[in-house]
Amino acid sequence: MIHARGLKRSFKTKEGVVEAVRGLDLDVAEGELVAFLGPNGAGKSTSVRMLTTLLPPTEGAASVAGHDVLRDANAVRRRIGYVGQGAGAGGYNKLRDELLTQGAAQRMSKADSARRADELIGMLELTGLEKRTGMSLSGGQKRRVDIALGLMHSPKVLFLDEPSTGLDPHSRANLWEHILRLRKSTGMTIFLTTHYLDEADSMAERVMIMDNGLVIANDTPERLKANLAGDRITIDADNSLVAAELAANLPEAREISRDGARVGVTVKGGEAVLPEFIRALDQRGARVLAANVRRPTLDDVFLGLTGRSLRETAA
Ligand SMILES: Nc1ncnc2c1ncn2[C@@H]1O[C@H](COP(=O)(O)OP(=O)(O)OP(=O)(O)O)[C@@H](O)[C@H]1O
Repeated sequence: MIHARGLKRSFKTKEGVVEAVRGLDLDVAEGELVAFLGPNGAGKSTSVRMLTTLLPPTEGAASVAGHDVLRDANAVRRRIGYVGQGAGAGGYNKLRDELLTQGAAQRMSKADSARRADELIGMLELTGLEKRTGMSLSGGQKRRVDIALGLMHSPKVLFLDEPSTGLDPHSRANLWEHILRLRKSTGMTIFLTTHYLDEADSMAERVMIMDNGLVIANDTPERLKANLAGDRITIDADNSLVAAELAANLPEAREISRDGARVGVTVKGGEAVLPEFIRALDQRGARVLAANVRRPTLDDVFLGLTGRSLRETAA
């Protein structure tokens, strides 16, 4: 549904040339929900703007819903919905009128527009707010109107650029429920950008981590965490020297640390390795006082890849 090869975009600025996207290869299948995760300035929005025909690439090629973004931009536009950062809703127009205007802009008939507007108002739980102006809505409601605006023409692919930025945690969770429900009922392909780790982790089937204009990892959140970060085992033992020695012998053990009675080690499949580790300690006569396995986060993945924390970078 979305394909890109060697997509690049640079900007000339007073300070010199900024290489915002330095070679993007991308394949998103129909019905997939894929997230671009990365710190500010990684090139996420620039990539999405190229895929949505808003910005011509400096180099490379891309097609969306079967049409080339450069040669066939209008055909792409008809088949996609795009909800940008800080998009549309928020003005003096009434919510339902806003949707009808969008329908007209998409050259839909009045009857089709009205039907679709009412359908989306129901789907996105905006019922009762039809006559409210954009500016009177809450942040979460505005974002849902933005999404409804992007969906008026029943696109095959929906691009969401940081859909939940600026929302409180409750509104974010609520927005996500709506997005997931929409996807379930329509089977739409959804491509989004985010710098919220938990959002990418729990919602996306596939996460592409972007940094400095390049995709540095591309897989399911589970596989990224298992392969690139690993589980962190910590153990308190009455003989931490023996514990550290045994930790080093665990399969694919790395990042072994010792601090007083506490020994830490990163392994794959921590839950299976921990009992093995405890048995080995037992056989050597070392007593385990406490044990813990911490599952990695996508931040651990980013840290492992770049040496920086995405959480700190985002903050
Ligand atoms: N029109 C422009 N002119 C000059 N530089 C630009 C322009 N648009 C983007 N950039 C630069 O390109 C780089 C990538 O920006 P982009 O907005 O794609 O990042 P992002 O990952 O979406 O970040 P954010 O999470 O902050 O939205 C940044 O260094 C940015 O300053």
